[in-house]
Amino acid sequence: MGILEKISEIEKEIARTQKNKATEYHLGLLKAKLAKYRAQLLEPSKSASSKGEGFDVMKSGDARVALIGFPSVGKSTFLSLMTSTASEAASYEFTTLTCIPGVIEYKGANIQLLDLPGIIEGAAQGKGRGRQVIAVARTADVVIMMLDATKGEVQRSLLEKELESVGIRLNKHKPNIYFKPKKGGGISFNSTVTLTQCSEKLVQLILHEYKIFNAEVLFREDCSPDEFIDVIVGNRVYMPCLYVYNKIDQISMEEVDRLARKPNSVVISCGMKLNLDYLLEMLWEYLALTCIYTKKRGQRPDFTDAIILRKGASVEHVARPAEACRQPGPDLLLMASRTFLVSSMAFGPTRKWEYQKSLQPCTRPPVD
Ligand SMILES: Nc1nc2c(ncn2[C@@H]2O[C@H](COP(=O)(O)OP(=O)(O)OP(=O)(O)O)[C@@H](O)[C@H]2O)c(=O)[nH]1
Ligand SMILES: [K+]
Ligand SMILES: [Mg+2]
Repeated sequence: MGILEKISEIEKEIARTQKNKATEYHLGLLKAKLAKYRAQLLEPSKSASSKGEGFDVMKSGDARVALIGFPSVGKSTFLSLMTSTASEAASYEFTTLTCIPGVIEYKGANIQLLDLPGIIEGAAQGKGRGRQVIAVARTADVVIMMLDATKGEVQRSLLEKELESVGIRLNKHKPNIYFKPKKGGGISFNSTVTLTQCSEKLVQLILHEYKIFNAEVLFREDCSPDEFIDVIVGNRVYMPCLYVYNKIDQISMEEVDRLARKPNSVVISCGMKLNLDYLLEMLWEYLALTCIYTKKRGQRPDFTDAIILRKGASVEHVARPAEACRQPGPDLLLMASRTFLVSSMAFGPTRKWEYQKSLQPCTRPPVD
């Protein structure tokens, strides 16, 4: 019997077994078996053709969010709730075997949400489909690490370790170190701040370890040796991460309170649809997108249709083309997802940077 057949046999047996105290153990065993077979399905196959199968989802929309977590924490339930895509959810582990994309429409932006197979310890070394899952996570703008609120903190630190080990840095910024390998001249070391974790000697030792004997190094920040190594190695991904504790319907109020106070954390229940709006707000903040709503003179802006700018881009990127063709630009209304909305303003060749002056914080969309 092939694995798929075995799986379907077990699924049938689970379906016909009545759920009660007497069958509890038997059902548990069946689910464990089911999870085992499904995990086998996830084992990386030797044939090259199946490499990354189902994982090559086209990037679409304005931003991408990846759902990372242990099996059965509720990732698929979440995707089905937040998007119009249905992703199979069930009480056994490894229900999801590929990458399933959905779209969240929020404030005029399309956010691609990716449901992924559960990952486990050793994922980075290729256990299960861990490697593919992590490869997808690297392409995201924000990672949602979904956790089961009824399980301990160990899941969180295990996952963090897995992601760390493949160069993903969560909620950290790129170390402010200037580093430039040279052809000759030895190592020139400087710092603009007092260093408490690194010294010139240590920096040299580390560089020699990487067989670098000529380079310019300037610490602009009190970085650790690990952070310096990240800069030398390069290829690191610095990514915002939201820790989402699901299934809070199963834990005490005190515990909910404790989890909710952790940094970068949100507590939710997909089962009872609790706190999902707040999670969306947080996600929006972490994505740090900027929306620009255009409007015609004398008319109200259409808040359902926005030009979305990524972090770091500015309204000038949109305004410039109009300026270049020497036509009056559109009237723009700028709204940053972070903290402020600004009043409407006009662009044109003669008043090109006027919007910079009119930036002012307010809490709701301005009315003409
Ligand atoms: N009590 C409770 N159960 C939940 C909640 N959210 C999801 N579940 C249940 O948890 C189980 C697993 O849900 P899935 O959505 O399949 O979990 P997953 O993380 O996608 O699992 P894999 O695809 O196997 O990695 C299902 O039986 C869900 O009904 C919740 O908020 N509360
Ligand atoms: K599941
Ligand atoms: Mg799933």
